[in-house]
Amino acid sequence: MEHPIHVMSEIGKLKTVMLHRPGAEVENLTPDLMERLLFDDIPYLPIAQEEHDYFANTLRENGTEVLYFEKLAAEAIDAGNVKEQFLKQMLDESDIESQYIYDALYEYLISMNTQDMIDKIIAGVRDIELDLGNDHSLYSVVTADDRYPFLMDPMPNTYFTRDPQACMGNGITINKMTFAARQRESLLTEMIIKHHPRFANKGVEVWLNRDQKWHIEGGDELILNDETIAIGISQRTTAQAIERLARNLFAKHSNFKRVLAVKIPNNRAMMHLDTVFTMVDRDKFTIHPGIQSNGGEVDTYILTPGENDTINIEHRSDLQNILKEVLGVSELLLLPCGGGDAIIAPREQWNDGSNTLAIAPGEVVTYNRNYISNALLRENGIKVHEVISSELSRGRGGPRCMSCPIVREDI
Ligand SMILES: NC(=O)NCCC[C@H](N)C(=O)O
Repeated sequence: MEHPIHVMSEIGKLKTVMLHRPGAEVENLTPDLMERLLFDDIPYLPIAQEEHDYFANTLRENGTEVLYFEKLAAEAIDAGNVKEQFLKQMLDESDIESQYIYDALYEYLISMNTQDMIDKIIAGVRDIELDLGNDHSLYSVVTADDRYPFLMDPMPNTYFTRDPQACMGNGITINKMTFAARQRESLLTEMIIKHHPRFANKGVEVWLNRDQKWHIEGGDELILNDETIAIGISQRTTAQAIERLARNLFAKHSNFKRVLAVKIPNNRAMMHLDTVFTMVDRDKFTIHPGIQSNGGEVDTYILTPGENDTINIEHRSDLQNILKEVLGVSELLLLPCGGGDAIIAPREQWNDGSNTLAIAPGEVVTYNRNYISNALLRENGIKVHEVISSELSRGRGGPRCMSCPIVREDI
């Protein structure tokens, strides 16, 4: 049987990918909201959309089928006939101020066709869209002159489709995300997996679901090969979630035999493992020197199945040797972001110079602005497709963050 999800590596030829073209949600960012909504600046939407179309076309021109997250979600909800149930769950998770507003939002959104409803939920709902007056609650009367502008927050990070889920093997993790600003995104993933005809009842294993307790995000989940996953212990992913996932992968007899938990600094610039470390070829990775000690070490914990459902944990820090062993190669290159220069490396890493999307072994998509890192990749034999990046990069994510591979060819 052909599996609807098939990802056995980071670098196999990319056959199908899921993206989201940034939309009205990005124009609902204001300086007051940026920090909470995890942006550092406000992208200029028309240019961000042009850049995103350029990215999507680059993938298509190289033989990748491009699916859109919001479209799959709407199709899934219609196919499963779960519009009412979905909307209630979405409102339950949206921190709505009162039952009165909850009911008004329900009426407003349910009256739309499903695609418009999904697009509107992602865009956010402003108070001025619903004619509610001020006298429906004490809170509303008291805050009438200084009102929070949204009844339902926008979801401007939706174009980083890497994070709410991660396809691994023939299955997926549907992620419990870290910050409230992003947690609702994976509810759309859950709808897609449960109800979309492309995925529902097609043997897709859910390795980890969003109802579990511990945070994990797709930017931390790397598929090194058909036996090895690497996961960042990071600002967004906890050691507990990694152990839970490893136990599930081992217990469900997946093809994966080991999980490398790679500890990276806990800060915004390096929020996920893929902001500092990505695979570009069978024996080549990008790395931000900021995650290595002076001796090039990185704390890594190797999880393997033990006797009687236990788990073995081995602590090492010679990342380069570990990678050689698990990938079965005698030489392995770690290519430093910005060439390792004290100024260029952090500058290019900030704009995702290490965040490459491999579309085939030795072939990647990167942001054009990281020209020193791109030159280094080329010098080391990597084919680099540069995409335009002035506005998209303001959300702090690069080509890997903006893409969720669904199917890759085996290598
Ligand atoms: N995998 C990634 O590193 N994704 C980038 C996510 C950026 C987004 N503004 C966030 O803070 O979650």
